[in-house]
Amino acid sequence: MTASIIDGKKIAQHIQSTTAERVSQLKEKGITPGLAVILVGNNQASRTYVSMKRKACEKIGMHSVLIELADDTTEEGLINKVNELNEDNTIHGILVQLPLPSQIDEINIIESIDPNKDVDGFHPINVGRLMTGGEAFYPCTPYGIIEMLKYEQVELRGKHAVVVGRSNIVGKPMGQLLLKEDATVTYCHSRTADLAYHTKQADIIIAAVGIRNLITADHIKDGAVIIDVGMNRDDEGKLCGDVDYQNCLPKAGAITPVPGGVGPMTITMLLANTAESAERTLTRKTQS
Ligand SMILES: Nc1nc2c(c(=O)[nH]1)N[C@@H](CN(C=O)c1ccc(C(=O)N[C@@H](CCC(=O)O)C(=O)O)cc1)CN2
Repeated sequence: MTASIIDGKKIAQHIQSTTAERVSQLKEKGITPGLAVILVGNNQASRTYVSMKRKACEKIGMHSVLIELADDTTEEGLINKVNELNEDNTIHGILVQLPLPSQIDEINIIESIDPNKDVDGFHPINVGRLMTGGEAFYPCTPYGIIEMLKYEQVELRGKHAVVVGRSNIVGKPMGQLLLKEDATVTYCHSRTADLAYHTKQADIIIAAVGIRNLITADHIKDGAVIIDVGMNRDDEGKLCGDVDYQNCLPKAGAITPVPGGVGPMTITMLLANTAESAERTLTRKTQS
C-alpha cells in the first residue's frame, strides 16, 4: 500500500475561491474586507510569509495594508499602532507577524488586539471561546488542518488523534479542534517518553514539534493519516517537515508533503477568518 498524498495547494485553492465569492458578496453590500499585517524587523522568512499574505488578499479582492516597523520598535510603539488599527473601520483583521524581536512581549501585543479583529485567533478571548464554545476565530494552521481532513473525508469522530507538539499557535488549539470533531486526543511533545508507543496507536498523527524526521515508519501504524506541520531545513537548506516522508509513504494511509501540504492552508484560513470578521460587522449592524 502507498499513501494517498494530500494536496494542500489544491484544497487551499478550492477554499480561496469560496472566500472570493464571500468577498464579492460583501462588496455588493458596501463592505470591502480589510486585513492589516504588521511586520516588525527584518526576519527574512517573516517577510516572505507577509508578502504571500498580501498577494493572496489581492487575488481574492480583499483590501490589505502592510505596516513595516523597525527592528528596534518598542512594545509601546507597537501597541500604539495596534490601537490605531483597532479603531479603523476599514480594517476587519489585524495580524502581527511572529516571531517578534526580543524587546517586545508577544503576549502583551496579542492582548492589545481587539478580539473581534484577531483573525489569527491568538487572543485569550478567542482561545477561551475555542475551549468553551461560542463565536471565536480559530488559529489558521490547525483550522486549516481540520478543513483539509474534512475535504479528504477523513472520519474524525471516535478516532484516536495524537498531536505531537504543544505550541499556542498549532499544538494546543489543534487538540481542541479535534475534540470538537469528537476525536479522542492525546498530546505528546519533545519531552514525551517513548513517543513511538503513543504515535503507533494513532489513527491520525499531527506532527508539529519542529524536529526534522522525528516521525518515521516505526512510529506509525498501517494506514494512519499523517499531517506534517514541521517547517525545518535539511542539510542543503531545503524546506522539510517533522515526518520522514519517504520512509512513511509506503505505510501511511494518507500523508501531507512539505512544502505543499499544511503551509498553503494557513494563509487560506487567514483570508476566511478576515471574510468572517467582515461578515460579523454586518450582523452587528443589523442587530443595533
Ligand atoms: N501572526 C502569525 N505569525 C506566524 C504564523 C501565523 O499563523 N500567524 N504562522 C507561521 C508562518 N506562516 C504564516 O504566518 C506561514 C508559514 C508557512 C506557509 C507556507 O505556505 N509554506 C509553504 C512553503 C513556503 C516556502 O517555500 O517558504 C508550504 O509549506 O508549502 C505559510 C504561512 C509563523 N508565524
